[in-house]
Amino acid sequence: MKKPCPFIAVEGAIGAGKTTLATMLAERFDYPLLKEIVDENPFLDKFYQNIEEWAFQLEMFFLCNRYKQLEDTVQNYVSQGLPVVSDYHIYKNWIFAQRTLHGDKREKYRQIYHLLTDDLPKPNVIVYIHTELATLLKRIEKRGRSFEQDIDPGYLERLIEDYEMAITQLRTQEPDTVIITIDGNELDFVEHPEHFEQIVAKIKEHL
Ligand SMILES: Nc1ncnc2c1ncn2[C@@H]1O[C@H](COP(=O)(O)OP(=O)(O)OP(=O)(O)O)[C@@H](O)[C@H]1O
Ligand SMILES: Nc1nc(=O)c2ncn([C@H]3C[C@H](O)[C@@H](CO)O3)c2[nH]1
Repeated sequence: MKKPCPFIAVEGAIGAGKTTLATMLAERFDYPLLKEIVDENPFLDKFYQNIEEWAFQLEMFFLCNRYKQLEDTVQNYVSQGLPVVSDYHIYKNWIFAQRTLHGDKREKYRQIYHLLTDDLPKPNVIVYIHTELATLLKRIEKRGRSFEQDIDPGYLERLIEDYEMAITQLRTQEPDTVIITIDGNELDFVEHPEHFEQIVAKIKEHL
């Protein structure tokens, strides 16, 4: 059977190395790169200062932005049979929203999330970078975004668990999606070219 055209999403918790790896993969495979825009997000700074107060605005902002980006990606690449690599999967909206929203607001968000995303094509390959807390904290510090420097390690720890659960669920709910797990603590694709080659080889098995 003919394999579908690659629509690859790189996923993992905050600072796992998604953008870094997605950029390297796009270059290696010569695929267009779909990259999240962080600098123009007006709510992130406020959100990290007061999560309860700003969560709904922030989650809606991410959802609307990603919806627009995904719509464009489908139109420009996926529906034309062209490959693409992205530094996120739309499902991450729901992973974060379940962590940051509660009660009424979560339910409202859930309905809007499904309404917007259920009928959109999803990535057929997910490269999931699993990374432990200490590594994430180091990377966040190294990257040095001011608004992330006081991030609660407890929040990160819970997100790591949320991602683990979400990936397990996706494996059952979407058995046709290829999920490649990378050990982000052991495999350092930035410092060690041979680690990057291992990841490329794993992905190639599924293309
Ligand atoms: N394997 C690695 N080894 C060392 N440093 C890394 C590695 N991967 C990423 N980094 C560094 O860690 C920081 C975070 O990486 P990156 O921005 O790619 O993470 P991300 O998962 O896209 O983050 P976010 O969740 O905020 O979008 C950057 O400074 C990057 O250069
Ligand atoms: N709450 C929340 N919901 C999301 O969908 C989401 N996506 C990314 N982020 C945070 C992580 C980095 O700090 C920064 C850049 O990725 O933004 C999110 N935060």
